[in-house]
Amino acid sequence: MKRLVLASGSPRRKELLEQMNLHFDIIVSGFEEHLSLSVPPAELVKQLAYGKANDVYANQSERVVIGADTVVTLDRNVLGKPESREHARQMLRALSGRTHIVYSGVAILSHDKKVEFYEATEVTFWELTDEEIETYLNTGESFDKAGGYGIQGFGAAFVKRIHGDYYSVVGLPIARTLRELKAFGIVPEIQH
Ligand SMILES: Cc1cn([C@H]2C[C@H](O)[C@@H](COP(=O)(O)OP(=O)(O)OP(=O)(O)O)O2)c(=O)[nH]c1=O
Repeated sequence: MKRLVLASGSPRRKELLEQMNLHFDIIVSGFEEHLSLSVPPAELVKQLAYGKANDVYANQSERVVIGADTVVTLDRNVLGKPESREHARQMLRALSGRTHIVYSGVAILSHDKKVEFYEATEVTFWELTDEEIETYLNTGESFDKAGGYGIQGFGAAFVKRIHGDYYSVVGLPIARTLRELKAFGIVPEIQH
């Protein structure tokens, strides 16, 4: 079986692949992400996922390389990771009481194949008080996460409803990823 490389520094993506008993190495890409507004979010996350995977693939062309990217959209705005506490505060205020969409794009590359896909998940937040937002900001959880929250952490307290793949919100739509990896000859080792 070919070796798999995860082109991501995200601890969540690592944990999800480990949860499925996949063996892989991690090489974090040096690809610079720019959140372009002229590209629809579904295309944007695929392009960024491809950029990350391709950057690592350049040195690892005998491997199967996987890259991913996650953004949040609210109305026509694309939210990446907050750059400051104030930026995170603004994001959470904007998300309060509303439904947003989390897009996760995935790109998988090998010497003879390239697959790109995305998943879109609707997340509805309860109304958040200023106090709740400040308490949340104090946890420090906002800062490395698109939209400024983590559904898998304290951010779970904000979520009223979700429609779509939970794991895609966390950063990697794992079920679809496993299905696509099969075509690359990558399958989890199931222990008996
Ligand atoms: C909305 C949401 C996002 N996130 C995370 C997933 C992604 O890791 C992050 C978005 O940033 P990304 O740029 O997609 O990924 P990353 O910088 O963490 O890692 P890399 O570029 O090396 O692959 O936000 C959560 O963990 N929980 C959530 O609820």
